[in-house]
Amino acid sequence: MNLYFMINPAAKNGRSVSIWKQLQPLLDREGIAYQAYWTSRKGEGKEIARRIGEESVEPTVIAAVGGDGTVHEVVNGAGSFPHVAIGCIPAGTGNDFVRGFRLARTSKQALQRLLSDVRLGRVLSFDLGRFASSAVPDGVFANSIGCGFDAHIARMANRSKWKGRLNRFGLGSFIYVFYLVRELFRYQPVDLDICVDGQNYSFLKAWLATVSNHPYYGGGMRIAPSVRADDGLLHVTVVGPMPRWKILALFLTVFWGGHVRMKEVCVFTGRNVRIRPAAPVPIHADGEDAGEGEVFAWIEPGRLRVIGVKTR
Ligand SMILES: Nc1ncnc2c1ncn2[C@@H]1O[C@H](COP(=O)(O)OP(=O)(O)OP(=O)(O)O)[C@@H](O)[C@H]1O
Repeated sequence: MNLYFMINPAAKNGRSVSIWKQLQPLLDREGIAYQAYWTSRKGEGKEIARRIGEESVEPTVIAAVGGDGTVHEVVNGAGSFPHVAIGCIPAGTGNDFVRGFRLARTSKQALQRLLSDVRLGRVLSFDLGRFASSAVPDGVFANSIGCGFDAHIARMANRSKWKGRLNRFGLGSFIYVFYLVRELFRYQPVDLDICVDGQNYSFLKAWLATVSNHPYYGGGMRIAPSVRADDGLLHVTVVGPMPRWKILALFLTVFWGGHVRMKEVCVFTGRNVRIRPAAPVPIHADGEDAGEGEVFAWIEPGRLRVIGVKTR
């Protein structure tokens, strides 16, 4: 197998670089043949991954060294090529791909498992999410897409100049808490029409809707506790009209999946989903900004090939 690493030097506020520097000697000591690419800007990881997928004909592994944004780029570039398997060395702030696909949680273990699977040629098949929005006509997601309050907070935090500053002190997550509390009193929930496999559902003043391929998002929140990345289904979690104070309770219970018992939370399963908001609301795909407005999502069962998965 050809082995490539896609290193995002901006992930985890640059700590990804030191993580990679710890791993590199292990690779060299074992005489492993590999090629490492360093991204120089957002979007380049997708371009490089696509080029690798197009140019290689043999079984190929592309491992993201970063967080979910880096995995999102690699999967969007090369996730659909049948000869490419996607891996990840967790080196980001949010590592939901690693959680959802049962990869090792520490970088050294992840590398060891990746190399062992490369030697054995062991790759597992999972479902691949696809989506289309106004900003991204042909997108792919590994974890989840969604729209509403959560995407709004992510957008504000990512655009804030304070994120980088706080990240320097390892306090980047505080920016999300800050916007969560501030926007809780400002955000206006929006009416959503949701269609799942031809069935229509309408929500007045919904806070958010998330379409999940596996349980995790937002750095370990179990937004869709019962979905599996190989069950051929998407789970749609809708947070309907709810008092503002209760949203805070929801953000606490979501860490163990308890929110699905709230009467305002609805869960649907299906293969094709359309979300049509009455007013433009932000959309995220794997936590990355994906425009706003209407979004379509569907699943391609077994299409995503992943390497380094814990099987026991
Ligand atoms: N060289 C680069 N410079 C700046 N941004 C980059 C670069 N390469 C990739 N990116 C972008 O960096 C962002 C963050 O990457 P990633 O999610 O992997 O790390 P993270 O530490 O989990 O980040 P965050 O907490 O900001 O989501 C992604 O949007 C990705 O597209």
